[in-house]
Amino acid sequence: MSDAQKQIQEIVTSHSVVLFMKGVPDMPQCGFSATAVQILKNCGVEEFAAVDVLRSPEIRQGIKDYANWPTIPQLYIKGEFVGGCDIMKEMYQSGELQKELDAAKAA
Ligand SMILES: N[C@@H](CCC(=O)N[C@@H](CS)C(=O)NCC(=O)O)C(=O)O
Ligand code: FES
Repeated sequence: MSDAQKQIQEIVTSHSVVLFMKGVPDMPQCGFSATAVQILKNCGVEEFAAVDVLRSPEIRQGIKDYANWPTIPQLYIKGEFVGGCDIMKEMYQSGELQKELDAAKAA
């Protein structure tokens, strides 16, 4: 495993909710990342680990390889890749995301 892959594994397994995004939650640098942050907030998640991929080309590429998913944002719950912005939207609308986040919080 490369250093970036190890670093990513460490991040996603040591925080229950992790969002890889462009920019930071208070100032997203892309609409897709802004939407992802907004959805988490709508679900009542006040605190989550956010990783700004614009600060690291290695993480920006590494996260695409990690879950074999080509874009950012990427949401991880309990170390598991959940999806990007479109999947988060669908899961939010169906209530599935809230369920997973509540389960992660309770665990
Ligand atoms: N449809 C995508 C939208 C995200 C997306 O298209 N991201 C692009 C533009 S921000 C991306 O990450 N491109 C690769 C890169 O910038 O490294 C989703 O559901 O998350
Ligand atoms: S940075 Fe251009 S679409 Fe995300």
